[in-house]
Amino acid sequence: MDLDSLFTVDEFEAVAQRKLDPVYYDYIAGGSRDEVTVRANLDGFGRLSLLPRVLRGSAQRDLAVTLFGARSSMPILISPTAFHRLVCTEGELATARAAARADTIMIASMASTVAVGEVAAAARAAAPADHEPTLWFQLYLQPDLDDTTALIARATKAGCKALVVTVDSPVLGANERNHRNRFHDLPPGMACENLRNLRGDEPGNVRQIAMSPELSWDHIDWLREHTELPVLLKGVLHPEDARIAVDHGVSGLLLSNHGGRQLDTVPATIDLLPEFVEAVGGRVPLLLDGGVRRGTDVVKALALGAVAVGVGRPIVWGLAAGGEDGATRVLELLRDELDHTVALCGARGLADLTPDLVRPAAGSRR
Ligand SMILES: Cc1cc2nc3c(=O)[nH]c(=O)nc-3n(C[C@H](O)[C@H](O)[C@H](O)COP(=O)(O)O)c2cc1C
Ligand SMILES: O=C(O)C(=O)c1ccccc1
Repeated sequence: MDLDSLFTVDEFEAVAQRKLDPVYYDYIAGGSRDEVTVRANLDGFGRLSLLPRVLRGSAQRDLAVTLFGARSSMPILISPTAFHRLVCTEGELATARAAARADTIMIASMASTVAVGEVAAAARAAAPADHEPTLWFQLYLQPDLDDTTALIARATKAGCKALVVTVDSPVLGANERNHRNRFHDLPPGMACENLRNLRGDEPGNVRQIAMSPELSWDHIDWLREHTELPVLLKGVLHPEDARIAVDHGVSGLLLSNHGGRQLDTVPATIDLLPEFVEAVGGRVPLLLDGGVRRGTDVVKALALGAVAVGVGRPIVWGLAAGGEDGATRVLELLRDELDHTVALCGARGLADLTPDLVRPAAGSRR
């Protein structure tokens, strides 16, 4: 595959779809039930327009952000996605190398098919000599707190710099494509390596990941007492819960609807962002994911108050199309689009991206 002939995230998706087993493509592309929210995330960006300023730009546009003490060369992070070995042999090792090469932050999924310690080592080996790559760990709090403790220990030992706790999954979302395809488990030879031998001789089975409807704010308090790492919550959608989260001392929020894979018919994250910004009132950094496919999407999210965005599926399409190089190319495409959009908006950098640049629009992007 000549990766240089691909110019958009959507083209990467098309190549990935051609290459992948349709069962795996459906698992990745799909969302829950009618996939209303999957589409809403894309349409939400399409329904916003950008209103540029003129005659105030700069030839030097710094796109870097610092998050919890770690610098990322751009405000585009890798959202946690499971099972990278389904789409490329090296799996999460390739993703980690791509993140390190692009100098951005990878949020490693608890459901990765390579153990977090190995993912971290791959990132360190691929990073430029003077640079320490940043890895965060996505956690599903386990109702068995000994399991959670063991997972935190693994992530901390690997050098992860934050815990991103996914709170939108009291039960697993229903991707009906998976039901139709009878895709319920990893193929032989692949496992959820972070779960392997966690406390005994567990095989690293997907079903070891407990989704629990009984988790509560007490568990967040417990977690904060059991780690020194910043704790972010991923998947808070109600602004009232955002306020409660801040009151419970979380360090940040990742406004996410899980790419439309949990409760269907929830709003697009970009549509919720203004209310979230108001609820949080600058007390903690707000990140956003869901439907980011273009530099203009990134600019809209930042202008409306996010400090950074995450991309989920685009990275998996990059991996499927071309492994480490494919994921790197996706990150570089998004970086170039972001820089280009910032310039066209008459902005000197991210601080110039203010809410007045975003207006409602008729029509959609696709
Ligand atoms: C294939 C796939 C696997 C995912 N696995 C996880 C996961 O293990 N943990 C998690 O918190 N979110 C997971 N997500 C959700 C992503 O972190 C992210 O919220 C979502 O993909 C963002 O939307 P986007 O794909 O439109 O960029 C997954 C998403 C996809 C597409
Ligand atoms: O597929 C997902 O969206 C996801 O979050 C997940 C959760 C557990 C195991 C694998 C994936």
